[in-house]
This record gives sequence, structure tokens and C-alpha cells, in this order.
Amino acid sequence: MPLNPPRQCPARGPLPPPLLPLLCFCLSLLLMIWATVGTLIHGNSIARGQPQIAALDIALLFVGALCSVLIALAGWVLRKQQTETWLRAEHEAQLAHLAGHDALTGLPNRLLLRDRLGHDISHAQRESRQLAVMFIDLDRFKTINDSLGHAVGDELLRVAARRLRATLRSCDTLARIGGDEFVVVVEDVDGPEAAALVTRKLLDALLQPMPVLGREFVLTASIGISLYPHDGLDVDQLLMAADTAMYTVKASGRDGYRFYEPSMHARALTQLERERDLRRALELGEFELHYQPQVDLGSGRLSGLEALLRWRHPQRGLVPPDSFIPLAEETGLIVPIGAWVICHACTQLAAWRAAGLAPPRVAVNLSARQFVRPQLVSEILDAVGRAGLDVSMLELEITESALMHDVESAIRQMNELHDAGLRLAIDDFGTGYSSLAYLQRFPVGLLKIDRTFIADMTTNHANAAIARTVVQLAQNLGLQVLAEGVEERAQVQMLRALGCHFAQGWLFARALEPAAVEQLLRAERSGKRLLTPATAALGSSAEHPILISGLCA
Ligand SMILES: Nc1nc2c(ncn2[C@@H]2O[C@H](COP(=O)(O)O[C@H]3[C@@H](O)[C@H](n4cnc5c(=O)[nH]c(N)nc54)O[C@@H]3COP(=O)(O)O)[C@@H](O)[C@H]2O)c(=O)[nH]1
Repeated sequence: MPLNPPRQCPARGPLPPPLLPLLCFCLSLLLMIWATVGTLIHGNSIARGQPQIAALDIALLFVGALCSVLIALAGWVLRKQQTETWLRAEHEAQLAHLAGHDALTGLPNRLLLRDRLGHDISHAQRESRQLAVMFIDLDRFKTINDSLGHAVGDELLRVAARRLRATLRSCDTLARIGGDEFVVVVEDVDGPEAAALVTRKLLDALLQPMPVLGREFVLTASIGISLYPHDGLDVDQLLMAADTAMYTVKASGRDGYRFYEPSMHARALTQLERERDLRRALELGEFELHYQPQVDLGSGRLSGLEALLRWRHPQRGLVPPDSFIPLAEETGLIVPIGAWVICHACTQLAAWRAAGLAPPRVAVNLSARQFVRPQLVSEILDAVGRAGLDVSMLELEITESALMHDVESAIRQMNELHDAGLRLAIDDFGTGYSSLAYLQRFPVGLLKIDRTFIADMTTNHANAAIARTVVQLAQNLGLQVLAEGVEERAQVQMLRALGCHFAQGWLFARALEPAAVEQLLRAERSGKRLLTPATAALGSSAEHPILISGLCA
């Protein structure tokens, strides 16, 4: 089936057969034959001594030859004109096609979609029928495009377009209206059930593995659906309703579909406002970094600091990252925000050193979208260089799930970072289903056991077993291991018995403001061992670290 089946007969056809020029050619041929025959007759007339007839023959011969040349010339001119007219029409048709179609996939573009949807609405109105508009956004396509390059991204879009097109009837419209955004218009649907059925087929079509340039991909998508006349009466209303519904699917975890509901509109507006707020926060410098201490379980000394982002909102106060990082990821703002985090952590480290303190290594979290950028290594080296630091002062935490998205590319990127001298840690280890074979190939120095396994490890045998296995695994692979979310002394004792190297958690300290870290560093310098009360408020520096001896003997 063609990718974009025409809904009407094509306006142009092949170059018409050259009937008139052919006629001219035949005529001139006949005249030539006549002239040749005339030459023979002329020869005979002279031979028979009939000079008058011979003069007439010569005149006729001359007229015949002249006519044949003129007619052949006319035929040639006619054909030339015909070809030029045809080429012009062909060129105009091509331009008209280009204006209404997407060059990459050959599908109708936004312009043609609007035109067709307008016609479909008029038709549905006349026939008192319903129609469905589906707004499709491929999930995490930008990550694939950024990490694997545009050639892979383009080919993947072409394959996805073919898959979607093959799922639809020829009278349905499939348009590509943006990078990874497609719109489907299904005429004459009987209601939501029928629209849902088509949508599920579209999602299934994308789920089948797609071989692209030597790799295999499985795509998921977020699809919003609006119905005529229920959700809108014109092109704009229907497209906006489907877009809003799609946005809701994205916000609630992607990979699925939703029908438009009027309440979504208000939510979408709120979301837009939050996005604007987030952009403004970056411009106005409303972000700050707090630092959570990491403790060496052997010596009880401070071994590292994890930089954790906070948003000091003018109205909402201190906003924790869980309430804005997902939006930052979705909108791509995580890239400039993440770059700010790296620069700011470096500047802070340099400031502590300039104050005569000896800060330990600082770990920063990298989002999946930051991690796949080819410029990452040079940007980090720039930031470290500008702050006059040694690159080994920085550790990068990457979640296990971000690494598993495309393992081979992840290994390449990790090798580059590692070769540049950066230490790498796998965050939330145990939640991302890494294969052990891969783990061996990751040039990481540290595994961070996810806090869900630590939370009840003293009472839950399964979680205790997981923690024990991860510690042993790390030891066998020559890696260091850190337990996240340590809140109880009993956990510390158990972790130390297992041989876990480091721990981090509210038992020791919450994420501290830089001033509180400074105090901590001064205390460290005097050789004290540190734990803090578990009651400190988020980011509060009001409660200072206190010293508890005996736990980390
Ligand atoms: N891409 C980036 N992600 C970031 C950045 N800064 C933070 N984050 C991620 O946001 C998530 C939530 O972080 P936060 O609210 O700061 O929570 C951290 C700790 O406060 C919390 N924690 C630490 N100890 C305990 C504990 O004992 N109990 C408990 N319930 N929570 C505890 O864990 C979070 C740190 O987790 P992790 O990063 O996995 O080590 C979080 O996913 C951050 O990664 C950023 O700059 N960029």
C-alpha cells in the first residue's frame, strides 16, 4: 500500500502521446516518398523527351520537399510545446504536493491535515456522523534521536509512519505534523469504542520490533483522542482537544491513550504555567544545590557529598526535585538545568577549597537526556576546568534504568566519561534490571543500592538478601558499594556486617545547605565522626550535625 494513498484521482498523468507531431511526421514522410517517386518519374520524362512535364515534376518535387521539411518542423515545435506544458504542470503539481506533504515520510503535513479534517468535518456534519482525531506522540523519541543520531531517528520515523499507515483504511488520514508527532483522522466512527479499537491497533503496530540500520527498536506512544461533534466542532477545537488528551497520557507515565475530557484543559493550562515557571526559575537563578553527606562505614568519616537540586520558589518556598524534575525531563529543560547543576557544584567545591576546607568528592545526578548528549564530556571538562578543579573531584550518578535504555551507546558514553577521569556511579541499583553481563562492561566505580531495599532490610528477608547480593556482587567485580536511604542504626550494623563500604541517609544527615556543609567540613577537619538527628526538615540548616561516637567504631 502506498504510504500516502490519494483520496481523489490524481490531477496529472503521463506525458500525452505525440499524436499531432506524429501526424506531421507521417505527412512529411508521405511527401518525401512522393518526392522520391517524382524524381524517378522526372528521370523518365526527360528520358522520354517531355521537358514540360519534367519542369512540372521539378516544381512539384520542390514543393513536396519544402512542405515535408515545414511539416516536420511544425511537428517538432508542437511536440516541444506539448512537453514544456506537461513539464510545467508536473512541476506545479510537485510543488503543490510538497506544500502539503512532509518530505521525510511523504505523509500529509499540518497544512493538508487541516484541509482534509475541514472536509471530513463538513462531511460528518452533512451525514450526521462522528469522526475521531488521534494525536500521536512517540515516547522518548528525542532521546533516541539525540543519542543515536538523526539518520537512525529519520529511518525510525519512516518505519513508524509506514506501520501506522498500514493499520488504517485508505480513506483515513495520517499526517506528520512535527518531529515525532502524527495525527490520524478516522472518518465515520461509530463511537468511542470504535476509536479505541483503532488506537489500540496503532499502539500495537508500533510495539512490533522495528529493525533500523542494524538495530532493533520497539516504540511506544502517547495518544490523545477527540471525537466530533462531542469534543469540538471545528479543526482547531478537535486538534487542541486531542493534543490536550495526549499531554495527559504523557504526564501520567506515557505509553497509552486517553479520550479528551474538559477537565484536562484546565490541567494542561496549569502544566503550561508550571513549565513557564520552571524556565523563569532557571533564568532568575531560583535553583540551589543542597548536599547530602555520604559516610564511610569503616571509618565513620565523611566520604562524599551528593548534590541535590532544590527550587526556592518565591511563593511555594523550597520545592523538592520530585515535583519539578519529571516536568523538566519532559520538556527538555533538564538539559540546561543539569548543566547548571554541574557548573554550580564545581563552583561550590572551588569555594570550599578557597576557604581552606577539604571537601570530598561531590556526586551529581545525570538525567537520561543529559547523559546521551555527545557534548556532555566536553561540557563537564569545561566546568571542572573553569573552577580549577581536578576532574576526579566529580562523580556522576546515572540511574540503572537510564543506562538500560540503549546499553551499547551507554557503554560508549560511559567509557568516554571514564577515560576523561570522571568517576561513575550507578544510582538506584537493583531497580533497573541490569543484566550482570552488562554490569561487567560498565566502567563504573560505585553501585548505590536503592533505598527501597534498605528501608526494611532488617525485617524483610527478601530485601536483606538483595542488599547482601548487591554487596557481594560489587565486591566480586572490584566495585565500591553505597547503601541509600539509611534511617536506622540497625541498618548500619547490618550493612557493616555485610561489608558495604558507604552509606547515605537521614540517619546521618538530610541534604544540607552549603553553610551547614561548611560546618561539617570544619568538624571533619578536626577529626570528628558525624551523624545527625533524623528529624531535620528538608534542606534546613537549622539543625547542625551532631557527633555520635560508637556507631562507626
Ligand atoms: N537529574 C537530576 N535529578 C536530581 C537532581 N537532584 C535531585 N534529583 C533527583 O530527584 C529525586 C529526589 O531527590 P531528593 O528529594 O533530593 O531526595 C534525595 C534524598 O533526599 C533522598 N533520601 C536520602 N536519604 C534518604 C532517607 O534516608 N530516606 C528517604 N526516604 N529518602 C532519602 O533520596 C534522594 C536521593 O536519591 P538518589 O539520587 O537516588 O541518591 C532523586 O531521584 C534525585 O536523584 C539533579 O540535580 N539532577
